[in-house]
Amino acid sequence: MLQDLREAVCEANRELPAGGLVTLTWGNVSGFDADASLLVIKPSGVPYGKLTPASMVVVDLDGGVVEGDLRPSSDTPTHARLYRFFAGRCPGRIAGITHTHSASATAFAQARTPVPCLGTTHADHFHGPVPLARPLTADEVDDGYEAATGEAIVERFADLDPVATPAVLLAGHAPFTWGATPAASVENAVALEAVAAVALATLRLRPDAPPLERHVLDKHHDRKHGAGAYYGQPASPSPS
Ligand SMILES: O=C(CO)[C@@H](O)[C@H](O)COP(=O)(O)O
Repeated sequence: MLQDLREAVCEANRELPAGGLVTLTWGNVSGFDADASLLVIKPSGVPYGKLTPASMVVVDLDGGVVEGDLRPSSDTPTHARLYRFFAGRCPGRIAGITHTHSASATAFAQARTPVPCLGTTHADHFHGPVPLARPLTADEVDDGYEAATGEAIVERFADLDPVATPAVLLAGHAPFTWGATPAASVENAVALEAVAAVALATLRLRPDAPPLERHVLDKHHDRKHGAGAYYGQPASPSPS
C-alpha cells in the first residue's frame, strides 16, 4: 500500500509543472493512507524532474518522519493538520492534498478576496466561491507558520463542506486543493487555476459581474458531483 502511494504521490508532484501550476519548486502534493494513518509527501526543494517514488517521505500525522532519507516538504505540517481535520469531518473521502502558487489563484489570495462563482465553469468544480482563509498572526508566523496555516484553513471550513468545495486560498499566500486521491487534488488545482483566470478576465471586462444564479450553480455542480450525477461514464462494477 505505501509503495503504491509513493508512486501515486511522485506522479502527482510531477504533474505540477506539466499542468503549468508551479514555478521552480513552489508546490507540493501529498497522499494519505488512512489504514496506516500516514501521509506521503514530496521532499523539500527537490526539482520535480528528479523526484522518484523512493525519494518520497513518509510522515505521521504529528509530522514525524517515519520513512525517508530526505527532509519532507516545508508545508508538511499544513498537510498533516488538514488530514487530521478531514479524517474527522469526512472520513475516507479525502486522501490527496496539493499546494501551489499558481498565478491567478495566488493573485486572488494576495488580493485577499475569494474566487467568486461567476459562471458554470466554476460551478462544475466548486460548489460556490473558493473561500479565503484568514492571514496568520505575527505570533503564529513565529511559533509555527505551516501548522498555523492548517489551523486557519480548518477554521474557515467550520461551516463549509470540504468535499463540495475542495479548495481554499490562504490570505497573502496561495491556494491549497484536495481530493479523493493525490491525482484528484492536482486536477482540482488545475481547475482552480483555470476558473481563477476566467474570473480575473471576467472582472476586467465587467468589475460588477454578478454571481452565478444559485439554481444554475447547484444544477451544474450536481450533474458532476451529486447523487444523480450523469457527467462522464458510470464507474465500472468491481470484478466479482
Ligand atoms: O509555500 C511555499 C513557499 O511559500 C512552498 O510551497 C514552497 O515553495 C515549496 O516548498 P517545498 O515543498 O519544496 O518544501
